[in-house]
Amino acid sequence: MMFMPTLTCLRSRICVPRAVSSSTVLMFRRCLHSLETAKPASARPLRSSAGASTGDAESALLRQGSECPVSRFRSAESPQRIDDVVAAEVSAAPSSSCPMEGSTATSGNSVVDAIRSQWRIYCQLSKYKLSSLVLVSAGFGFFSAGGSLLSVALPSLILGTGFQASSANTLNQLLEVKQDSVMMRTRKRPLPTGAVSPRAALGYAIASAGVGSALLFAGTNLVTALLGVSTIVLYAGLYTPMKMMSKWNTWIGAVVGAIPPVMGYVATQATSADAWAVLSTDPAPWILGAVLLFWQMPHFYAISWMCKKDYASAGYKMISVTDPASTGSASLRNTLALFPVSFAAVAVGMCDPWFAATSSIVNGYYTWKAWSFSRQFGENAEESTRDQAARSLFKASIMHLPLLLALLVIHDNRKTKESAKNDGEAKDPDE
Ligand SMILES: CC(C)=CCC/C(C)=C/CC/C(C)=C/COP(=O)(O)OP(=O)(O)O
Repeated sequence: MMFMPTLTCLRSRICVPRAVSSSTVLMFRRCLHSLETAKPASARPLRSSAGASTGDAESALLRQGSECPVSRFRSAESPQRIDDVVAAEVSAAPSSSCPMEGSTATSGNSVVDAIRSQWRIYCQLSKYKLSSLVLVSAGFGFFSAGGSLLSVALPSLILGTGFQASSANTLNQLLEVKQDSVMMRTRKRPLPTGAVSPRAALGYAIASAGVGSALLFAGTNLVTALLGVSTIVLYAGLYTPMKMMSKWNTWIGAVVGAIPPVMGYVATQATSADAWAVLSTDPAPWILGAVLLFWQMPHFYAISWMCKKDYASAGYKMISVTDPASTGSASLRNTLALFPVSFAAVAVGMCDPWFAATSSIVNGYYTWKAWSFSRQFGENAEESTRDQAARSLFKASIMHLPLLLALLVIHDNRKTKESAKNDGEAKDPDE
């Protein structure tokens, strides 16, 4: 049975998700009520900031070269004690090494300052860095399917997907105000600080979803628009509440991140019938989606390890919190899955045979980093090397995706075949 999220407002006037079947409208109404009566977290003292949303957290992690929020484990532990160590970390006060998002407060009082401040608030609600990555992956799908730079579908895809992603990210923050207020990384987001009201954020989310879907429908096709709507539902309606329930949430999150390149791919089709035909006959969009899916898993697992204390303090059931000992092996399994996915790209004629070799080099490097991480859960592993291996896997993930996508472009067999065909026709038009 599928879980439908709803929110129960506790006596503490805080919304927490639980798994019952109920309407999403009811969920938001209850949440709005509780949030509006709750005291904003801005009243609490906040520390200095360095990032915003997952995207900002990632940049901050790279900059700092440090674990997300977590002080290092105190000493080497035997593998049997990993859970104990995490539990001990959870109970300890969070350290200041966690990347945090910037304040939305402004110092000036001019109209320009006010507009700038509002702009920043809505950028933060949209998680603009994460949304930009979503747009890049949708654009990649579009060009991979042979989409033209001059096509009207391209601006529709970019703007439509951007609005939909903004909507999904705002709904996610509306549902996580309590958790975001607790986590060092997210406590300065506009909703926890009270910089924006839940009602305004909800209005923004609904308007963005409407505008984005209309743009996609008008400029591309219905299938692309519906894929985007399903992504919003999956992210806000399933992934977000599942973070509080099960370590399997990461799979749903990875599916969410895998859909935008598929949207880009089918956005090249003028009609819904053609888009549907592409989805049901062409393996290429599925392969692109699978690349994104299996790339994200070790990426998120590494982040989950680096941020385990922050996640635990907010009550998130990330793998690093509920099943820490399997974080390494789960990362390794998913990097290994990238090999058959890459070979499939050759097998279906999407890429030339050299892609099997070149992709194996970059997939091999990513796998090696995941393997190194998984080895740190063995008998003689030390906490410091385990944390270091997680950071190293995270950095490898940042390098891996652009490299693999570049190789997909370099080895694109369909473009080579197409130009060979065009050359042949140009030489002998009567044939
Ligand atoms: C077309 C469309 C609607 C695209 C949306 C794509 C999208 C929102 C991808 C996000 C993927 C993801 C799991 C992010 C982490 O969220 P998180 O909640 O773990 O991050 P947080 O801790 O920073 O809040």
